This record gives sequence, C-alpha cells and structure tokens, in this order.
Amino acid sequence: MSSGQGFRWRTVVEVGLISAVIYILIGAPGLPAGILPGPSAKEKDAPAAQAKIESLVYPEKDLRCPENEYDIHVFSTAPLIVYIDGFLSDNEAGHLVDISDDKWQVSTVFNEGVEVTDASVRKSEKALIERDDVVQCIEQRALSIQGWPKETFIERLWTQRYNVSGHYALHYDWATSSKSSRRVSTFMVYLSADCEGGGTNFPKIQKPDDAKWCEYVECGETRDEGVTFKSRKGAAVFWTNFDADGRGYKETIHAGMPVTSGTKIGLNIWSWYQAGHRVG
Ligand SMILES: O=C(O)CCC(=O)C(=O)O
Ligand SMILES: [Fe+2]
Repeated sequence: MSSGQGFRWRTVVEVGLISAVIYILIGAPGLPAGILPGPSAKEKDAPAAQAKIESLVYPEKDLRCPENEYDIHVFSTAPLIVYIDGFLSDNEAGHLVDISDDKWQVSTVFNEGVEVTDASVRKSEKALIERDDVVQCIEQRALSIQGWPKETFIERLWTQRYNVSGHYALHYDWATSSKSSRRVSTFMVYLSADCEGGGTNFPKIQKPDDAKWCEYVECGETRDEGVTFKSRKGAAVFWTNFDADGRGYKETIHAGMPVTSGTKIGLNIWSWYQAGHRVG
C-alpha cells in the first residue's frame, strides 16, 4: 500500500518537472518578458557584429594607384581633426558619383540596434558602391594617410546624397565599440558640393581664431555652434574617434547641416579596428 502511494507521488513529481521543462522550452507563454534568462546583450549583438566583420575590406596588395596631390591642414590634435583639400581628384569624385547612379536607397539609422528610416534624424539617400580599382585606390589612400594601422580595415564604402532639406542630425560615428572592435576614424569626403548649406558641423569644437581657416570653415554670421567645415568638391574632413586609452571623443559629435539649395554628395570612409581579423 505505502510503496504504491510512493510510486504515484514520484510520477506526479516527474510529470510536473517534464511539463515545466517543456513550458520553458516553448518560451514560457504568459510570463512577462525578462523573467527567464534570455540571451545576453553580447549574444543578441552577435549577428550585427558578424555582419560588421563581413563588411570589412582591404585594398589588393599589387594595386597600382595614381599619385594624388592633396593638402593637409591640421585643425586640432586631440581629437585629431584634419582638413584634406584635394583628397580626391575631380575625376575620382565624378567617377564615384557616376557609379552611385542606379544604387540610391533611403538612408537609415540604428535605433537600439534596429535599422530604421527617420527623416528627422537623417534625411538623405545612400549607395553601396562597387569596389573597382578607383574605389580600391581610395581605400588604399585612406589607410596610407593613417600609416597603415595594424588590424585596421575599411568598411565597404557608401556614398550619400542630400537634396534640399537633407541633413544628418548630431551623432557620433563611434556608437558601438569595444576593446577589440571599433570604428577608429572617419573621412567625410565631399564629391559634389553644388549647394548652399551642407557643411559638417562640430558644436563642441571651437571656431579657429586665425582667418586663414576661412577657406575651409564657415566664418560668416551663422547660428551654428562650434565649427562648420565647408563642403568643397574633392576635400575631406578626417578625424579620429578614440583617444589613446580607447575612450570615444565626446568632441567628435557632429552633424551634416541642412542643404538649403542644390545637392550635396558625400562619401563616408570609416576605418575599423578588428583585433585578430584577416581579410583573405
Ligand atoms: O554629411 C555630412 O556632413 C556628415 C555625414 C555624417 O556624419 C555621416 O554620414 O556619418
Ligand atoms: Fe557621421
């Protein structure tokens, strides 16, 4: 009698346990999210991190590139901000505009890891360009100016087109970063600047005192805070996003100012440090 009852109790406990396991395996319907341990933030970000690694490129080793003369104007050293006049030749700038022609798509931003369109933050179109020799020579130039930093790659290049009222609100380029993986630097290159407005503004960087900068930054009456670099065809603003200890520079917060007439076309060149990565 007693052994029979003991057997029944064990069965009830076993059935209960098995049901609980099945309930958890099917996602615990009815329980508020977050009660059961879900994937960690690292696990959730894993696909995005993988997609980023797959977007990294490196110019071919035996590529023969034309010499290009450009003028380097160092604006500040911490963060390092440099205006590079003539970074691209007119032909290169024109070529990038031509190969973007059939590829324009609405620009997106990331909101808590989710890619969305939001014209109040970023109103423009972007194009992922093919890596022909001209493009690879630009990748090569961008790495060579930085001294070929170790384990540092180029993110696939995108061009960006702003029509009237197009803009990109204040943001950092270094939002997601870790010790082993981060966007170390930015080149904002101007491919076509037949427009009013459309400079690149850094509200936390002081305007220069020296009038010689007026060729490259807005010096007239303006309500912009900080410094606004002028969009000039072929020129680039280059800056580093992190200090020597790997902290993101708060001063690099920047915006693409609204275009008030005409069209501006830009090119983003981002260099990405990925420890231990090799591009085949
Ligand atoms: O167009 C600009 O001047 C800035 C663009 C920018 O900051 C970006 O695309 O991340
Ligand atoms: Fe940016």
